[in-house]
Amino acid sequence: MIEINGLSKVFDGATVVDNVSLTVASGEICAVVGTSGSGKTTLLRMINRLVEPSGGSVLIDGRNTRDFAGYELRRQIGYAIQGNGLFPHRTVGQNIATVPRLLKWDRARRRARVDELLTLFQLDPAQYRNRLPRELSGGEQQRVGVARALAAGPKILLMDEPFGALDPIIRGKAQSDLLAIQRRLGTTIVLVTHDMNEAIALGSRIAVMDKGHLLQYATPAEIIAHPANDFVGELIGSGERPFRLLSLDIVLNHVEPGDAAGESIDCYASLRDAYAECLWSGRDVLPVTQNGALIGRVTQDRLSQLAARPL
Ligand SMILES: Nc1ncnc2c1ncn2[C@@H]1O[C@H](COP(=O)(O)OP(=O)(O)OP(=O)(O)O)[C@@H](O)[C@H]1O
Repeated sequence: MIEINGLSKVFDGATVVDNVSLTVASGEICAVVGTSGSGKTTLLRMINRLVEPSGGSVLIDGRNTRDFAGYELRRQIGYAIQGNGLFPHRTVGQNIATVPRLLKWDRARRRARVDELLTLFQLDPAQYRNRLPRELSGGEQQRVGVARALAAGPKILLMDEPFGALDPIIRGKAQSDLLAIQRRLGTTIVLVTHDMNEAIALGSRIAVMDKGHLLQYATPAEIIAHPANDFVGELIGSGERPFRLLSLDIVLNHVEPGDAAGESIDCYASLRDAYAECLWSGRDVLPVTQNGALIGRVTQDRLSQLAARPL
C-alpha cells in the first residue's frame, strides 16, 4: 500500500505539487491524469525519491520512505518511462537483469528471471535475450522496459507515460498485456498518462491533477458520472461520457434470455462495442455467445439505459 500524505514540491519558489494526499491499496492501479505541467511526473518521482519532497510524507506498507536510502528504495520500486530508457549497448538480457545484478543475484537466477520475464511478455527468450535494443521494434523495446522494471519482483511499479510513443494498436495490446501481468503478479501500480482512455482502461482509481492540486481521486465510474468540477468534466469530454461508461462493463453482465438474428457478439466484449455493433448493423438486438455457444441476447434499449447519467 502507498500512502501519500500532504506531499508538496517547490521548485525555485514555485509550488508544482501542492499538498497532495492519496492512498493506493495493494494490487490497485492508480492512473494520474492532468494537463501538461500539472505536476504528475513530479508526484510520481517523489514516491521513489528521484525527486525529494519539500513537504509531506510517503509511506510504503506503513514505512516512511525517508527511512530508506534513495538507492535502496529504487531497487524495491520498479520504474518504467516513455521511450523505455534501455541501455543501448547492453543486450536485452543484460538490460532486464540490471537490478537483479545490483542485488547480487547469482548468474543462474538472473538468467532464469530474464527468460521468465521475456516469456511473460511474449518475447521468445532464445530469439531476444542476446539482441541489442536497436534490433527491436518500438513496441518490443517498450515491453523490455517494463520487464526490466519488474525484474526484481517489486511490489510497486511506477510508470510515466510508458506507452506514450506507441501506435494505437500496439498501445492497446501493451495495455492489455500489462493488465494481465499486473493481475497475475498483484503489483501495485502508479501510472502517469495524458490519455483519458488509458486511465479509464487501466485505472482502478484515477487521480486528476491541475496546477499541482489533486482535484479528484475516484474510480473511473465515479469520475465519469460525477466529475468534481468543470475542469474534470472537460477532461472526461462531455460528448464521450455515455461511451466511456459503456466501456467499463461487459456484455456478459447484461445478457437476457431470447433469440436474435445476425452475427453474434462475444459475451466478454465491452458494452461500448455492443452498442457500436447495434448502430453499425442497424439492429436493436444482438445474439450473445460464450466460447462460441449461444447464451442469450443483449438489446440496444438496455445498452441505452446503461449509457445514461447514473442517478
Ligand atoms: N527539476 C525541476 N526544476 C525546476 N522546475 C521543474 C523541475 N521539474 C519539473 N519542474 C516544473 O514543475 C512543473 C510540473 O512538472 P511535471 O513534469 O511534474 O508536470 P507533468 O504534469 O508531468 O507534465 P507533462 O505532462 O508535460 O509531463 C512544471 O512547471 C515544470 O516545469
